[in-house]
Amino acid sequence: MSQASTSPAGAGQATIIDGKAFAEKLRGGVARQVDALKARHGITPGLAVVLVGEDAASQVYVRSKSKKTTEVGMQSFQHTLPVETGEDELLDLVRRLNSDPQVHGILVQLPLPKHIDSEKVIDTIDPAKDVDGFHVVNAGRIATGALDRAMIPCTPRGCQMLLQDQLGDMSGKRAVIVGRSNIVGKPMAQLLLAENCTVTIAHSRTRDIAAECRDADIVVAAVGKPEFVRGDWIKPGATVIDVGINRLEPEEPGGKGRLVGDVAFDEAKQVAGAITPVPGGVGPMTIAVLLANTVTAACRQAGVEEPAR
Ligand SMILES: NC(=O)C1=CN([C@@H]2O[C@H](COP(=O)(O)OP(=O)(O)OC[C@H]3O[C@@H](n4cnc5c(N)ncnc54)[C@H](OP(=O)(O)O)[C@@H]3O)[C@@H](O)[C@H]2O)C=CC1
Ligand SMILES: Nc1nc(=O)c2c([nH]1)NC[C@@H]1CN(c3ccc(C(=O)N[C@@H](CCC(=O)O)C(=O)O)cc3)C=[N+]21
Repeated sequence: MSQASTSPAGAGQATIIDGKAFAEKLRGGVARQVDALKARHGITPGLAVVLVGEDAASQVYVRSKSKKTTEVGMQSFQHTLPVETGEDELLDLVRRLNSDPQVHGILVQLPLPKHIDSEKVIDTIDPAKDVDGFHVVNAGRIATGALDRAMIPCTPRGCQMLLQDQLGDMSGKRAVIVGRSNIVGKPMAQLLLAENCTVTIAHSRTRDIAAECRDADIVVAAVGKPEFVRGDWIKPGATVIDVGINRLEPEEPGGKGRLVGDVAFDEAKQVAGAITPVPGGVGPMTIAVLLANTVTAACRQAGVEEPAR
């Protein structure tokens, strides 16, 4: 249990959950599964990542994904298209990737430029290759509890793994998720429901988010607002998972282009039982789960037994 965490430094100091170390272990396991697939079945899992435009942050993520993909022995196919690419052209590329036998997983980096309907793009991805788990078929499977046949969204799955490692059985615990996006908040709620938590989803119309959080044994912050969740919203001993990735402008106070989460970390760590840092928390887990999903997708497409998750 909790090998990937440092011990509490004393009263009032939370365990800092080491997502980076956990993700490294996970990628090690994926690398062994890739070796076995190659040796036993002659299959090399392949992941295609599609980026439209030149958003600096997206370029960094895409580069990091492609590096980690090859590190575990998988094939990486990167498609970078100019920002003015038309929707039809992108849909054509997705269809080609759908029918390419070397490609087992497809990720279209979001957000897409405004002139492209991202729902249409996601709907066009073969659900079997949808390693992001964003397609309605996969969302539907998760919502109906058919988790073993779904592709599970990487970030929520990474959060679930960190929580399982930290807490073990979560039955009956109160979980508050701040944020209701299709890519983080909603699937996170489904996974915590599957863990038998009592789940509350808070959002921009919630009346008193602080009060909702104060009742929670588990708080997952996925808001997209730097240090939105304050320390005095956290119940003493609660587990706090910070999904937020916000790069402060160099000219902001405490700025220097620093990366901060959606939780005021220095405040919350005085109260929480355990907390994920940013960077080094949920972010690296997202990429590790993406690689694991690609192996799962490759196994299903080849009709060979998939690794237990
Ligand atoms: N670590 C990782 O791997 C990943 C990190 N992220 C990060 O996670 C964060 C969330 O991402 P994502 O879910 O895509 O974001 P979205 O912008 O899609 O969703 C944000 C959610 O937060 C809610 N919200 C916004 N402002 C408030 C407010 N003032 N009070 C209460 N709720 C509010 C919104 O409510 P409403 O629906 O009412 O508008 C919405 O549901 C971002 O920082 C993103 O960068 C995202 C993906 C992966
Ligand atoms: N189709 C699609 N799928 C995604 O999964 C997806 C996406 N689009 N669009 C953008 C968001 C964001 N996201 C992150 C992944 C890794 C880190 C990560 O590794 N972060 C490091 C720090 C990286 C840094 O220094 O910038 C960390 O938190 O330690 C962060 C964010 C995936 N997303």
